[in-house]
Amino acid sequence: MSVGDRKIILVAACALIDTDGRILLAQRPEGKSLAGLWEFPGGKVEPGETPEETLVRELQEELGIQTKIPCLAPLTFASHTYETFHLLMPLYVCRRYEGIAHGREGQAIKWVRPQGLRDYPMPPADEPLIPFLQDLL
Ligand SMILES: Nc1nc2c([nH]c(=O)n2[C@H]2C[C@H](O)[C@@H](COP(=O)(O)OP(=O)(O)OP(=O)(O)O)O2)c(=O)[nH]1
Repeated sequence: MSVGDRKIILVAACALIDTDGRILLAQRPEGKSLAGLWEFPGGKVEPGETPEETLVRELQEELGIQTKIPCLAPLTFASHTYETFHLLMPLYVCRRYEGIAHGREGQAIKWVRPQGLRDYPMPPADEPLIPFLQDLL
């Protein structure tokens, strides 16, 4: 799929919520695009995967967290044109998971209160998502 000469990239993202109502943000590592910015865990939906399957896989790979598809609730989505692609990114909320999140790929992670989200610079696609989380939590 493409818009103009840009491809549409499908990325699944998840707001992991802890029992205090805080949201997990992960910092994009040096060397990647958008390095240093704070994002929701997730990643590109690979061929043959549903977005929910992508998230179950990515939460395990990136954070060592186990969850199940029924524990992923759709909240909203981002639709943002970057220079080289158009990002379509469903955002799920997950409150039921097992394990203690840690940055398994060397990335910093932070549990952030909804009102504190703006203190963490995020990719431009993510900024419109913040009010949805603040309203929910
Ligand atoms: N996981 C995640 N990705 C996001 C968010 N916001 C946002 O613009 N993105 C973008 C960054 C990447 O271009 C893409 C996710 O790709 P990825 O995390 O699976 O792979 P990657 O870092 O290797 O991507 P890239 O360097 O090839 O761009 O979506 C977000 O909140 N979470």
